[in-house]
This record gives sequence, structure tokens and C-alpha cells, in this order.
Amino acid sequence: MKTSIATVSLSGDLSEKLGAIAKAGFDGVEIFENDFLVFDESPRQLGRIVRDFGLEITLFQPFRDFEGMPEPLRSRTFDRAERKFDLMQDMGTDLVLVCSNVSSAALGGLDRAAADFHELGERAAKRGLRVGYEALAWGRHINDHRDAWEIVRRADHPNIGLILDSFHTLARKIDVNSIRSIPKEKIFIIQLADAPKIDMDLLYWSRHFRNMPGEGDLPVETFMAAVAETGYDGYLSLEIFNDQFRGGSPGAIAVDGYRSLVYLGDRIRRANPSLSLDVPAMPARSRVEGVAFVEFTVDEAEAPDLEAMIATLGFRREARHKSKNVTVFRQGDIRIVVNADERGFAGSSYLVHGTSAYAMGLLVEDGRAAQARAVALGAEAFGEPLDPGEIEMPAVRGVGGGVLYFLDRTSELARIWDIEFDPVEEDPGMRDAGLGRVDHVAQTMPYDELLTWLLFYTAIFEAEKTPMVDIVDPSGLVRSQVVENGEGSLRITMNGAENRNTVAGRFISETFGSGIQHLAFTTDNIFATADALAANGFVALDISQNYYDDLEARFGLDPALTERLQARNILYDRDEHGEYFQLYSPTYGEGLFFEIVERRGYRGYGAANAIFRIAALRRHLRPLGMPRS
Ligand SMILES: O=C(O)c1ccc(O)c(O)c1
Ligand SMILES: [Mg+2]
Repeated sequence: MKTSIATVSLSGDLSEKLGAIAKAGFDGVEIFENDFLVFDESPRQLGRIVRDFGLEITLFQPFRDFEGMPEPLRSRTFDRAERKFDLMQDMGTDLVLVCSNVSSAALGGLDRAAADFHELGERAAKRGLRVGYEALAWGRHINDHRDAWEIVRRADHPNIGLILDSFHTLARKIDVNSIRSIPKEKIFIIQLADAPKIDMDLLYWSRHFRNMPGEGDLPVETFMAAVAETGYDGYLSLEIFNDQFRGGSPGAIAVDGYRSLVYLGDRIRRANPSLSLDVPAMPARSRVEGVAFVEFTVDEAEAPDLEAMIATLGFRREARHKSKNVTVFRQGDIRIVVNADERGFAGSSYLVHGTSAYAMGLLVEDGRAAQARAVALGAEAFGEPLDPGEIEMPAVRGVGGGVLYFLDRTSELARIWDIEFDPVEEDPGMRDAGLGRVDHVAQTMPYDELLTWLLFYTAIFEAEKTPMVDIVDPSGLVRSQVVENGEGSLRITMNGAENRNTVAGRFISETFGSGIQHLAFTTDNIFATADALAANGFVALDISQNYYDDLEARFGLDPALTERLQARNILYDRDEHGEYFQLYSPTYGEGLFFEIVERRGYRGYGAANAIFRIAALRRHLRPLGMPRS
């Protein structure tokens, strides 16, 4: 599989873009005319720079408003094409993308357009160049790849071919089966882009909201499967017009892009084993059975505070590491690891972020296979020097520079707690609160990182994303999206903060980066749990009276139930599958908190309650000395 990306997809100047593209692993690059025009080097020099990066120029684009022009515009258009052919020869590419004419001067007619292309083909052939025709979804006469293909077919010239762009085809919901019968040698290149489903003007949608395959809602996989059926084995080239990407880090966006292509190739090959698709071999996506542990980094001075908080939640100290300053707390199937070791990555994470949940371990079928797949998809493997007797736990770097470990039940990893730890016998004097397992892990990140992690998780694990939800914090919007599997054993909620003033934004700036902001644990009986927690001295996040008045009105709740909820600061929600109960802790430090949930069939995350939780957290976060309501 040969991979390429258009320069328009990334931010920065042309040299920065090329550097990021090469580093991410792409083979080729589409040079956008505007990027070239503002570049301070000659076309020849640009070509050298591209090749020095080990890249090939897959095409030059766009050439606009060509076909169907009346004279004298027609002659001028051909002159313009000759000038661009000069440029292409200088930079060293043989392919130009002509997008369908949007000019009001353009005349219709398939034969007229075909004749223009035949003549352009003759001129291109003299120079050994090729011309690919793409139907823009908003083209004046041609806005459907089937019509573009008919023109290319009638142009009947070896140097004239078709360019298919998934966005234009899928945005107009054109049947992709029409692609299967196109001869592969007439497809000069494939451009790929996804997009979130938004009902808006096609041009505006295309120029501002495209994203990487797998990040949006379009059936790019179905499109690609149809392309693969033709036998096409040329470049797959990303062409992503996205305002956010254009303001982002070129390196990070390029890595996402490369990952999206490899993941797409992997899906196509698995769905159609008979197709010859040259994709790097890698294990299948891992099914996640659950969160095996969450690990906090602390320093020795802060450890007692965090441990006291964990103890009031009903966790008991279960084991100590044989050689490190690491303690395991346990309740039900939940393990919280408190790492106060100054050495190693935990120690340096503490120095950068302060007390934080910097790592988590997921239970999968085969830990090493999960790591191998992640690495094949461009993740960074993580490892540390081992103390004698320690087992190497497969891991990759995750959100915010944290660590994602993989455990399994079949390798020696299954016995890690026995091998590396000594049991601790202790009477904690605290009650078990009936917490069972991790329901979800909530990660907070700047909004522009959200798609990165969405793609990361869905590419590695058997999990899907849910639609994005807007959460209104009094200081700004937070966008929330969930990655989850059908059985509910993997649930990661991601909150993308648009500014620093929201509770989520404040967490990011106070802890110097993205990370796990809260952990939600399950209980089978939220009322019993709340009472046990209260006996332990746990003080729940205080929810306003107004919330309960509204709740009773909204759901028609029995006042006796409302009273029981309010007495314990329990939030409530309901969907078509059942009921949901939530109880929050106040924040620990500058933003970390815990949640306890009881699901009675309910499948969501209480999005409707988020604004009440945020308001309560804000009261809690108010600077000292200010009155509380
Ligand atoms: O938005 C555009 O004009 C435009 C230009 C060139 C392309 O290849 C494309 O898909 C869109
Ligand atoms: Mg295109």
C-alpha cells in the first residue's frame, strides 16, 4: 500500500509539512498550488527537497475551471495548463488533478468536455505527463464521479484518467458499486477523506470539516472496498481540509493520517481476504475485558492524602511491590496502584504533572499482540529497565504522554500481582463500599487532541465511537465523545476542552497536559454504597436543590425517591434501556475526581447531568476565601 497526503492537510510552511509527512512514514505527497506559491524556492528546488525527504510528488493540484469553456476562455485555459505543465516538469511530478469546472461560464455537454480532455491529453503526452479528472461535489455540470468517468471514457486518451475522492462521492451518497467496473488503469489516484455527519452546504462542509478516515461518519471503508475490487494498487492519498488540523501540530496530524490509512487498509484486507492489498501484517484489534488497574503517581509527601481518599472510597491496601515504593489498593475487581517511586517514568511524570493517574492497564486476550498492533499503527512502545524478578509488561505511550499497559490471562502477565508484590495484612477500619469494577475512565484533553485519541483507541481495540455531545460548562463548551465496546467492558469517555477556563480546561492547565480526570466505579446498590461511604467519612459532591426539583418534574419521579437521591447527592438519568445513578466525589487537588455509578440497563453516561456536576465542581474549585453557596 503506497501512502500519500496532500500538503493542504497540515499546518506550517512547506518544509515543516514535508518533514512531518516524511517522519510519519508516508511515501508521497500531493503538492497544493497555494503551498507552492507562497514557498520561497523554485519548483526545481522544491522537487529536490521533497526527494531528499525520501518522498515522491504524487500529484500537483488543483487545476480549476478547465473543461467546457467557450472561446476565448478556452484558449486561455489551455495556455494556463501549459504553464502548469512546465511547473510540474520542474518539480518532478507527472500527474495533475483537474477538478470539475465551477465557473458560471462553463458549458455543459459530455462530448464537449471529452473533446477538451482529449486535446489536453495530447498536450500532456508530448511531455510524458498525465491528467486526472475529479468531480467536485459542487461542480457546475459535473458533480458525480460517474459523469466524470463517462467524460474520461469518451476522451479516450491514455494520458487522461479519473481521480476518485471519497468525500465527493460519499457526501452525495453516490452508490459506490459504480466504482467496481472502472478499469484500474484509468484510476490515476485515490483521494481519501472522512467527515462528521453535519447537514450543511457541500462546499463548506468539504473545505472545513473533513477528517481522517475512521474519524468521521462517512462509509469510507465501503468506498475503499469498491476501489480495491477494481485491483487498483496505486497511491492512497489523504486530502483533508480541516480548520482544526490547519491550526494543529503538523507532526501529530501526519501521524494520525498515516495511522488512519494503515487501519483502513487492515480493515479492508480482513473483510476481503481475497483482495491483494499490501498492508503491513499485524494482529487483529483486541477485545478488552476490562480495566485491570489504574496507576497514580504521587510523591511521598502527597501519598497519604491520596491514599486516605482512596480508603474512604472503601479500598483496602492489598499488596506492596517487592522492590519499589508502590502499593496496590483493591476493592471488588478494581485495582488502584499508588506509585511513589522517585525513579523511572512514574517519578518523572510526577515532576511534570503532579499527582495524576498517569497509567492504566487493560485486560486483553493477548497483551503482546495488543502492543504489536498498536506499534504497527504508529504508537510508541513503552518500556523501562526492570528490577530483578520483575516481568516486562507490554505497553505503549497513551494520552498526554501517559502509559497504556496490556495484561492478559494466558501469559506470565496473569501472575504479575503475585510475582512482583507481597500481600499486606491490615485492618483499614473502613467499610467496603461495594464497588465492583471500573465502569469508565474519563480522559480530558484539548479539543484538538480528541480525534487523535478516538482514532488511536478504535484502531487498536474492538470498540466503536459514539456521536459527539456538547457539554456546556459556564465558561465554555466541552465536546465529549465515547469509545466503548458492545459489552461495556471498555468505556473511555473523552472530553475535549476548547478553552482553559472550563473545569476540563483548568484540569489541563493545572496538571500540564491531558490525562485521566476521573474514574467511575460500578456498584449494584448506589444507596448502600452511599451509606457505606458516608460511614467512612466520604463527603459527596454537593448537588443543588434546584436539580432535584427539576428532576422530579422531568421524569415524574416519586417524591420519596427524589428525597433519597437528594439526601445522598445522587444524580439520576434514564434512557430507553433503563435507569442510571451517579455519585461524585469532590475534586482531589486541581481537578481529579471519582464517580460511582449504578446502571440498571442504562447505556449512556449521564450527559444531561454533566452541567450540574460541573457547576458543583466549580463551587468546590472556587478560590479559598470566597463564600460557598
Ligand atoms: O475544495 C476544492 O476546491 C477542492 C479542490 C481540489 C480537490 O481535490 C478537492 O477535493 C476539493
Ligand atoms: Mg479531491
